[in-house]
Amino acid sequence: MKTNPTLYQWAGDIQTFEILFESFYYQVLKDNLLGGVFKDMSSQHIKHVAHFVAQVFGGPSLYTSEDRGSHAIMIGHHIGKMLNEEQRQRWVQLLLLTADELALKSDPEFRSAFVGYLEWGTRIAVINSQLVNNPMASEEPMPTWGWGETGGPFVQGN
Ligand code: HEM
Repeated sequence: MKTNPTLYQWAGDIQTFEILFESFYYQVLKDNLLGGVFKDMSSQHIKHVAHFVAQVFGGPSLYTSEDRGSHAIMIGHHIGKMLNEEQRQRWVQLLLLTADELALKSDPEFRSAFVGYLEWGTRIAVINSQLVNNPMASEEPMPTWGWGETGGPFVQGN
């Protein structure tokens, strides 16, 4: 029987994710729509986002162990930020451009799963950024993302 690698394994290793997000945020800081949003980001931000996405894609649990994060903590970083659709689209667009520049795996299946996750994750970030309080319980597990379908419509708190 065929056993698929995780998205993380297929993409490479932790350096693949760290380099992707380092290059991405280098572009973000120069961007007219996003530069201001991220100008005060913490010194750990880039590493944390890389670790978060790597873990969601089936990689090592660095975000929840080494970085002491959780899904609720990640959500909490977006609460009240009042992000908008234009910023969200630019975020996705710049990340996909960076992925191409760095020759991230570009097979249709991987990119479909990758784009699917970015569409899901960024839309959740924008929705949560309009809230005053974090809707997610601290014990909620990290999301996971694989090669397949989303599994149902949006429910607040997922
Ligand atoms: C898949 C989509 C996304 C993921 C996985 C993600 C992940 C994260 C994580 C893990 C943090 C916490 C970083 C830390 O611990 O320092 C964070 C913070 C933040 N994110 Fe996101 N994010 C996403 C989408 C977005 C989008 C689309 C925007 C804006 C357009 C955004 C804006 C921010 C901001 C402003 C912070 C706080 C930065 C700081 O003050 O350090 N995020 N994000």
